Amino acid sequence: MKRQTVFLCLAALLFAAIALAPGFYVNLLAYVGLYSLVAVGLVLLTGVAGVTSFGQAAFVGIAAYTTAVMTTTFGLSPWLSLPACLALSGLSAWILGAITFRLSGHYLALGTMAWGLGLFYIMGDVAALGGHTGIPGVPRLPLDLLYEYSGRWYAVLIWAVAISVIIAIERILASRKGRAIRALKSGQQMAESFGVNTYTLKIQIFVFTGLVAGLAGWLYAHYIGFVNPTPFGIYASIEYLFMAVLGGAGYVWGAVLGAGIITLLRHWLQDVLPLVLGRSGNFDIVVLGVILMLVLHRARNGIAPVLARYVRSTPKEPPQGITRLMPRRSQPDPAAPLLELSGVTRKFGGLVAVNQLSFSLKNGEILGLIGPNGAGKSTTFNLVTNVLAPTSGEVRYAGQRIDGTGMRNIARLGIARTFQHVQLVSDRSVLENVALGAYLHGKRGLTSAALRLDQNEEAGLLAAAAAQVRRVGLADKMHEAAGSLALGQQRLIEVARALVTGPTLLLLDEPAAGLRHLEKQQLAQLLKDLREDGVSILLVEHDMDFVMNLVDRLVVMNFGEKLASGEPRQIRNNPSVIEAYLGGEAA
Ligand SMILES: Nc1ncnc2c1ncn2[C@@H]1O[C@H](COP(=O)(O)OP(=O)(O)OP(=O)(O)O)[C@@H](O)[C@H]1O
Repeated sequence: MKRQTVFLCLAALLFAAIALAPGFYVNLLAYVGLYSLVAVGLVLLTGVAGVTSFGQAAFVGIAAYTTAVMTTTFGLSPWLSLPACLALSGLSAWILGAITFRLSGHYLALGTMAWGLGLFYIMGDVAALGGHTGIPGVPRLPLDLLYEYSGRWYAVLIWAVAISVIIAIERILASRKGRAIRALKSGQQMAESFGVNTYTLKIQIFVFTGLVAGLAGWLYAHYIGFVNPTPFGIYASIEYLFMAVLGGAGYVWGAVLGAGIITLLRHWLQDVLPLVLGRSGNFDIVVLGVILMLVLHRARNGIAPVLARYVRSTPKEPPQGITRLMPRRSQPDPAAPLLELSGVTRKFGGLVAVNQLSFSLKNGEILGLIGPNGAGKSTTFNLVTNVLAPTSGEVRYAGQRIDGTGMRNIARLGIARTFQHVQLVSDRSVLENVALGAYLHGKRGLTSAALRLDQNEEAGLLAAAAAQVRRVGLADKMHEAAGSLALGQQRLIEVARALVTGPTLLLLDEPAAGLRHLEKQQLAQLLKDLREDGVSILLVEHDMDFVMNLVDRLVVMNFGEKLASGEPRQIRNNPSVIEAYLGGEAA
């Protein structure tokens, strides 16, 4: 079935159920809508961007308490308290994000956990907030203006908000920013090298999900009519994560699925378990945990991807005709070297990986960097791409010193790279992966994407990406998941992604590894064509046939030092190179 048809049928069913079902079920549906709202934020944050948050319920609590205090203590209208709720939840997410995103790995998750716990105890211990009893008498939203009051209107409102947020998140994920968000999980280094400020982007999405949770908190307080700390504690945060993971942490609609299954199952278990076990207790939590483990054992990515197989979504063909995103960069002085390393040394503790290395790359040439394993090639590559800073020495690009200026700066200057270990978002299409390379050519942000104001820009970025996909010979794979392609083809995706940046200098780390003979020939031809187009290329490569027939000059490294440099013919006959590296291959 087509995606839109499925969506419209389910939405019609949902609103019909809200209109006609008995009050108890409408109430359950309202809860599912509220939980979906928080869980979908976690899908974006944890499932897609890979940032685990155990503090999401705390944002719900901040908004719920804010509106409770403003409407009960100060007698303000709930509509007036809404901006304050959003401001407070957004601001706290920003502060927490600014602190915790400097951390990495489990420290980040622990940071959000500490935040969730801290806020829970503050809510419970501050007398003005009603302690553990909470604040009663929170007014209902004045929805009776529309129709004689009924909980059904609340359920409609909650679902209208939830569906709007879900659609907004879907749009964001299909945009330039969305591609950058997806890249966060696969490799921050990769995202940075295409100009993405990963720190700021993580804060942006954390604030966005904090706002969404705040919206849920405001709706919750006025739906229930009172607030107390229990629904905003760490357990609730874990349950939201459960929902996102069970539904399918990378799937936006999975949040609804997860929220629905867990809410309904928990209610059913709370009714049934005391009868079966003959005693009451929190056994539903134990059973839910076991169910989650069993489901994830069978379907690691949650339930949504299993169901998605039955839903057909036809990818939109990118427009044709646009192949270049911006006028060609001003060409650097052709007489001066484009890239120059002078006396570069990089030490790792006591180990000198690169020692006093000097070489230059001329404009419009293909320069190969070769040497035995451990010679220091990758370290040199990382020094040029600013992944590493030199211990001493200088790296200059077009006369400008670039070492230590950060990976994003490299992208801005027109240097693009591929990776030794392919770094792609494997479950996204070839086209989407390549389009990440166009990140710096767009300007539109999260709000534009959510409101679909970015469509012109998007068409340009996707068309340019599609042109590069065709250029590297992957036109027939345009809409296939990048991870489903052979390694050689994945390397070509990386080349296309680098090309869409419109580079002046292309840095390729073992581009021929994993390619079959014919593919290597095609790649060599492509690189020669690029050279004709004025693109300079530095490549690290082990495949000597490939290198010798392609490059203009070679730099040979051994034990971190430059052993020799010159044209392929000279290098082939250089006795020290033959001894150290080429061996039989020179013959
Ligand atoms: N992050 C690091 N920490 C410590 N030592 C490192 C690090 N990166 C590289 N080295 C060491 O520096 C030396 C040069 O490694 P490098 O990866 O640059 O060599 P290479 O020529 O690229 O080798 P290969 O062809 O096997 O990729 C090696 O001895 C390696 O163990």
